Amino acid sequence: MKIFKSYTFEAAHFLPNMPEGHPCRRIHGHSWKMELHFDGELVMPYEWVIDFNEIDEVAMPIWKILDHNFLNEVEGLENPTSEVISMWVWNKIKTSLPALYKVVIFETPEAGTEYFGD
Ligand SMILES: Nc1nc2c(c(=O)[nH]1)N=C([C@H](O)[C@H](O)COP(=O)(O)OP(=O)(O)OP(=O)(O)O)CN2
Ligand SMILES: [Zn+2]
Repeated sequence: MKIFKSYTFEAAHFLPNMPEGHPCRRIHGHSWKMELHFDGELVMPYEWVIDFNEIDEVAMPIWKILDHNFLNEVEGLENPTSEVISMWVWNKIKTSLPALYKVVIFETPEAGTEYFGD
C-alpha cells in the first residue's frame, strides 16, 4: 500500500553554476511542492501504513527550514536544483521514516523531480 503527504513552501533561489545572463542565475522565487511517498503494509488494528501525523512530526521541521527562506543559504543547498533538493529531503527523512520510497519536488506546477534514493 502506498501513501503520501504533500507540503507547499515559498522560497527563493538561484543556480550559481549557470552562465552569466542565464535567467536561473538571477535570484527568483517559486511556490514549491514537496511530496513524501511511503510504501508499507497496513498496520493493525489501525489499518494504515503510517499515521499522517507521524509523517508531519518528521516533515514539519524540514518544511520550516525551506519555507520563506533563501535556499542557497541552507547547508547542503548551495546549488538548489530540484534534483539537489529532493536528495537533501530524502537524506533528512529516510532514517526517521524508513518506509519512505519516493520524494517528489515540484519547482513549478509543470516541472520537478522524483527521487527514489539511488
Ligand atoms: N533539471 C533541472 N532543470 C532546471 C532546474 C532544475 O532545478 N532542474 N531549474 C531551473 C530554474 O530554477 C527555473 O526557475 C525553473 O525551471 P523552468 O521549468 O524553466 O521554469 P520557468 O517558469 O522559467 O519555465 P517556463 O518555460 O516559463 O515554463 C531551470 N531548469
Ligand atoms: Zn528556479
